[in-house]
Amino acid sequence: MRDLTRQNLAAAGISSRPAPVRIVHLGLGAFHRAHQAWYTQRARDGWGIAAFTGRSPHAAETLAAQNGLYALVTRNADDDAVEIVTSISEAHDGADLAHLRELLSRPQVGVVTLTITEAGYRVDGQGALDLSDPDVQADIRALRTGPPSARDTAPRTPLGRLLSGLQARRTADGGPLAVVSCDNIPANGTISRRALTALAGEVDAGLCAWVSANVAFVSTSVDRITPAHTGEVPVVIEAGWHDEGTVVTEPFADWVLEGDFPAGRPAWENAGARFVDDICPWEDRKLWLLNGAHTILAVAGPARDKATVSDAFADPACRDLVEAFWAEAVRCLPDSVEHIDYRRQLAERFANARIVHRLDQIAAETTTKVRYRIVPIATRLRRQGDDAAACAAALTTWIRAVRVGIAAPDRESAAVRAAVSAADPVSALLSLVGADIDQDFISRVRSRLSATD
Ligand SMILES: NC(=O)c1ccc[n+]([C@@H]2O[C@H](COP(=O)([O-])OP(=O)(O)OC[C@H]3O[C@@H](n4cnc5c(N)ncnc54)[C@H](O)[C@@H]3O)[C@@H](O)[C@H]2O)c1
Ligand SMILES: O=P(O)(O)OC[C@@H](O)[C@@H](O)[C@H](O)[C@H](O)CO
Repeated sequence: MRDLTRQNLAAAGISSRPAPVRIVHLGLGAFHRAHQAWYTQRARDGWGIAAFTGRSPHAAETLAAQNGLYALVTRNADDDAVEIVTSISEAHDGADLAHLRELLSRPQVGVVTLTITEAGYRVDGQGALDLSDPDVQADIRALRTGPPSARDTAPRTPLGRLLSGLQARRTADGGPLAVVSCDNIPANGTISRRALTALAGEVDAGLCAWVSANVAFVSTSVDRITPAHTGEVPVVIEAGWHDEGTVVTEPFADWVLEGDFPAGRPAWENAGARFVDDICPWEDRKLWLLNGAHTILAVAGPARDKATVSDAFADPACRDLVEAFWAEAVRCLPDSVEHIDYRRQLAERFANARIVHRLDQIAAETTTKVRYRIVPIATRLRRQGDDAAACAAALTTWIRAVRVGIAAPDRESAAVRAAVSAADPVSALLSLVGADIDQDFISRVRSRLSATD
């Protein structure tokens, strides 16, 4: 078996020269490797990626030892296909700020992509930079003192590190670039712009003006189910490769982008990406139908002893909740957005038992997810005079799961605990996730809970 290196790849007759770095990526997780790196590889127009980890150097060390290479296993319901992805030219520890600054100073680097998780943006419930966050405060102090001289005084949040790189680009006159958020948050480009310009404003007015004039923020809807995965995959071994960085993903992939790229971009459309003038309907379709359904399965599944998406989706009670929610959610989408095929594909994707997607992975930060993925459907339908019964059923299931205790990290757990102990827990919990929820809807949820308790 051969180690996965560019030298061994060339010996196997596969083009292996690393493309020059023109993209910097923050958050070298499984999803980046299954999505943006795969699209960049398929664009085939010479854009190389320098990818930085977030919290630990582990993925960078693994990939650097393999010259950025890894195997991507595309797993459908019957079999696996393996391909070697070569578009990551360099992999680095996110703490290597000197290298990040050097890369971002280069005019030929024109795109920064982000998969830093929702928590990585350090924004509050209104989507504004959380200035009370101690890490944000520490980054502001570090950024105000100029170029970092030591690792322990350097910025640590992803946006703090990015801003340090942009300070260097401004000094080097590196020109404009695009920041492309690829995280599952509504209006991810707007959130990035607000948070980064607010951070820059805390550091220096000149830097803030430079960011506003030179950084284009692109909003995207990203879609490819890629669960966390560890261990060897037989199909990679059969292909003759020893790989420590294999990522397993599904066949489906989608990427919709809105925004400008002032320093150019790869021809991602060659790989199927779509560039649109208005991302909102596409983002709503994906966040509501896919991620909303995942959140419903994550709260409904455990009570029925289901541990994965496919197990829960095979359970008629869980599936009914999801199907009913889909039927309500699509009524809130504009006619211009296709949803019949998307739902049919979603049902197939969720049923793919060879993709082992654990519900406890999806359950993290459930409170925020319920707020953005389920409540907006309920409030829109209620305004139209609809009873929003499926949303009420989903929220009832969430409340039941919260009372038992969801075993996953949640930044809002203290507020959830306080609401559970309130005199009227149903009203308190629903108010926590939706300020606009009406009293009649709250009563309906209350009745559902008492009917099933
Ligand atoms: N996995 C998927 O199926 C999928 C699909 C669509 C979108 N996404 C988006 O991509 C994100 C990353 O998913 P993943 O599967 O690659 O996760 P992952 O855990 O494999 O990797 C996440 C990366 O972000 C970094 N990171 C995580 N939290 C951070 C924080 N608070 N601050 C700084 N860096 C942080 C990690 O160090 C790691 O490099 C998700 O949160 C989601 O928004 C994932
Ligand atoms: O933590 P979340 O809920 O934002 O994401 C967990 C999964 O639902 C998500 O990663 C999906 O697999 C992905 O969004 C598919 O495109």
